[in-house]
Amino acid sequence: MAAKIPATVVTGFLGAGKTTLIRHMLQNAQGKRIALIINEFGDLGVDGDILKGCGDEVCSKDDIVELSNGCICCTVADDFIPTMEQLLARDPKPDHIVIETSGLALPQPLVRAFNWPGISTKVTVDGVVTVVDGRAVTDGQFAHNIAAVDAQRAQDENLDHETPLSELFEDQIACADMIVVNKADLLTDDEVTTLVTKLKTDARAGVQVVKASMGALPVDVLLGQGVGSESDLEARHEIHHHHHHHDDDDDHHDDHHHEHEHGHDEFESFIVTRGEIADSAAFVSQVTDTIRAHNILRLKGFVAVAGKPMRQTLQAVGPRVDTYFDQPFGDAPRETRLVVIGEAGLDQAAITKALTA
Ligand SMILES: Nc1nc2c(ncn2[C@@H]2O[C@H](COP(=O)(O)OP(=O)(O)OP(=O)(O)O)[C@@H](O)[C@H]2O)c(=O)[nH]1
Repeated sequence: MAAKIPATVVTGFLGAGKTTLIRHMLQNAQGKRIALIINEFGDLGVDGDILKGCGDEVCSKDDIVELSNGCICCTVADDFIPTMEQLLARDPKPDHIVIETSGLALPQPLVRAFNWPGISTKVTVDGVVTVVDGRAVTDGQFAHNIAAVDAQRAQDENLDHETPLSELFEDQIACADMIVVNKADLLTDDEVTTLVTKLKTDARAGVQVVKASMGALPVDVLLGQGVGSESDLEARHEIHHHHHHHDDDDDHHDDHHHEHEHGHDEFESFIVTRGEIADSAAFVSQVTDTIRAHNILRLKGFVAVAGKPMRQTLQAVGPRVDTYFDQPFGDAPRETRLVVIGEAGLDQAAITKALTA
């Protein structure tokens, strides 16, 4: 029997640097045939476009599959399994499969899918790599809000103690075989040391914690861990429990219940479009001001700048905005399209107005 194909799961919160890390990996793959499955929260398909637009042979369109019908951990049976089956039927077979989950995905349900009949005999999880935004974590973005929780507890002993952000973060850490403290360039040496020590305590025993800037790690460090993560799922505890009620009386509640337990309904995304931007620098400060004025976690997309044949990629994570020109528009319409992601309750009308003013 042929050896199982290794699959690496890359997870981590919105904007942690998953796409950047994968891009570096593909550019340094040294002839390894890597097939990539990408899942995103928000409809725009920015990550796939960024990778396909990178212009390198290694980021060949044929090897990138986008799953955009919802979050990968909710659509495992409908989307992920058939996609895997297609990849596994290819000739030649990929040497390695890399799966980028959306920033809001729980890795556990995805890893569990590798135990499915038909999949489990052909492919194994080489390792789960959790990418962490070192700056955001150090700034306390994922910390439990202790003051707020204490205030609530004074009123109701049974209230949930976790925020959606902290729960997601803990699930992604608990499932990791390797943790990448990314954005080390935005941290002091002391901050890196403190965070690495803390994450080693939070993670399962023996999990490697490495630091990186722009996800630049040797391919051999990321791939070839050989863990077989699907066979020790019990050790990777989940805070977001997926209760499946088999009780008939409960069946009609299941969909809603699942959504709620899952936590995606605590986040939302929408798209803002506008025409060309006259002044790129002025638009960046407009975006920065909008992010500051609203509770926006992530904003990304493409900008049409007047007089420039290239489209400009715009990426914002929290308060930081990056832009660069990536490729000519070609036949694509010269318009600006941005996806905005935040916790549920975003003032979509006000944000759209601020970004299109
Ligand atoms: N300063 C700095 N910026 C980084 C680093 N890694 C990534 N970034 C920037 O952070 C932004 C988000 O990076 P991505 O790689 O798109 O993050 P992601 O995790 O794929 O994002 P989602 O798919 O939206 O969850 C981009 O503007 C990157 O250029 C890093 O190590 N240092």
